[in-house]
Amino acid sequence: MTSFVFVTGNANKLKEVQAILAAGNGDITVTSQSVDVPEIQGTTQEVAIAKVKVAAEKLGSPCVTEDTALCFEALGGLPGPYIKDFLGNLGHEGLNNMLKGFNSTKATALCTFAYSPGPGQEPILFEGSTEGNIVPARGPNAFGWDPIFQPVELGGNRTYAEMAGEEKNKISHRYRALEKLRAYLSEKAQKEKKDN
Ligand SMILES: O=P(O)(O)OP(=O)(O)OP(=O)(O)OC[C@H]1O[C@@H](n2cnc3c(O)ncnc32)[C@H](O)[C@@H]1O
Ligand SMILES: [Mg+2]
Repeated sequence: MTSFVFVTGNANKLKEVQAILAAGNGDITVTSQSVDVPEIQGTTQEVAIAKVKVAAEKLGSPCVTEDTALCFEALGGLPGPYIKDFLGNLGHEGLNNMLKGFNSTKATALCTFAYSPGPGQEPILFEGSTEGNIVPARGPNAFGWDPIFQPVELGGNRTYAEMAGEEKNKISHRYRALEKLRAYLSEKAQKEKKDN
């Protein structure tokens, strides 16, 4: 069995990652570390690479970080990786208001897992995305922007917040990115077993 260290300060991310892995074939497990890692400005890839590099230096070992971006079509992909600050300062209503006067409410939820094989080594990225629309908040306010993101899948009429956890985890940006990381880690473990 393979295990990876997930460096995150976000309990909801960790919960979803654990649930997604538990619903799989059980070949990968996760432990977590809450390390404060500064996030630079740049593309989602640049932000993810810089973050995992610092996390690996701080831990002195291989690790995984994850960045979630919410990209509004009308705004050329912004707030993107800066969604945390936008959400914190504007709230759900403010994010909806930002789109007033534009003719698209389309948005992409983008998840980027970054794996560092260790300090000083080049990280590898795994991306997953889910298409949807920004809508006035509906459903429990338990995780970030879940109440205002309505995926086009699973009927296209419910927000992430209105879905059961298992439903969100079948179509989510996080699920799709984590599947790629899972496949990579399990292939790597197989190869190492063969080489030994
Ligand atoms: O320690 P890290 O892993 O960086 O955790 P964070 O909370 O700082 O997370 P990000 O830097 O990736 O910022 C993403 C923002 O989007 C929110 N978010 C992430 N995944 C989400 C999801 O699946 N549904 C709703 N909101 C989400 C999260 O709460 C943040 O406000
Ligand atoms: Mg963060």
